Amino acid sequence: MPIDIPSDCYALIPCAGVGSRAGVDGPKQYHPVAGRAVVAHTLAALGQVTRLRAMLVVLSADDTQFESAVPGFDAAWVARAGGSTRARTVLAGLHELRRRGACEHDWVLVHDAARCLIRPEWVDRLIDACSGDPVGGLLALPVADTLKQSHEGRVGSTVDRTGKWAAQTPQMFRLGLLDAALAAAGAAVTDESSAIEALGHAPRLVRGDFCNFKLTWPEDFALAQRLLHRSDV
Ligand SMILES: Nc1ccn([C@@H]2O[C@H](COP(=O)(O)OP(=O)(O)OP(=O)(O)O)[C@@H](O)[C@H]2O)c(=O)n1
Ligand SMILES: C[C@](O)(CO)[C@H](O)COP(=O)(O)O
Repeated sequence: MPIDIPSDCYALIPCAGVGSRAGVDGPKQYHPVAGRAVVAHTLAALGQVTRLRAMLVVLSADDTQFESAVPGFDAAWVARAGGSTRARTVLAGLHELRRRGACEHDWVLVHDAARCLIRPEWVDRLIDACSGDPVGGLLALPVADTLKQSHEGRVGSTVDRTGKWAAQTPQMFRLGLLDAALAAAGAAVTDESSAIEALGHAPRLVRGDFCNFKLTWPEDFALAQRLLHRSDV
């Protein structure tokens, strides 16, 4: 794919999970944090990225909460096409983007609804780093802690952390390549980069931020609340 073709950037937000690890009532993306639903914070931040042509939110077919959680969001950019895994939701979202006019060479920035502390400047950093790249890339952070492999509740071994990064989102790839990669990878891959890697490509690692964590566990909501109430973090 020539890299000098003018391309639009789209955001695709998988928002069809159930939040089984979060310990809150209902899907975690609708849990209130600092005055509004998790996904409302996510979309408000992404909405400030001027280089995004549009944001497509992918919900589960039986979602009843999005409209009240994010009042005023353009219904034309909501797709009730979520799948049983994140990968399936994203793959369905790519087809929905095509139906709305996106082209094979356009960039798609996939961002978890549950990463509600994303900031526009981090997304801009990713776009700056990847828009001239032949593959694309992702926000990620070098692992700072010593890594342990568990075995029956005890330490089985210590894993060499040299060169290891923790993947975040957004993850930015061209629509055509990402579609082919996810279709080939199947439902089990946990991020877009894994699917692209499986095709033999090496996505670019772009430094993310510690605060761009994914709300996953019960205690994450209180931390997000504190951070969202502060403007200087
Ligand atoms: N079938 C799925 C599963 C996940 N997601 C979305 O993918 C993002 C990251 O996934 P994760 O944190 O794993 O969310 P859940 O699957 O909801 O959580 P859990 O694994 O704890 O059930 C979330 O925004 C979630 O809504 C999705 O759109 N479709
Ligand atoms: C995409 C992701 O957020 C990158 O860290 C992560 O892989 C999602 O994983 P999960 O299994 O859906 O929690």
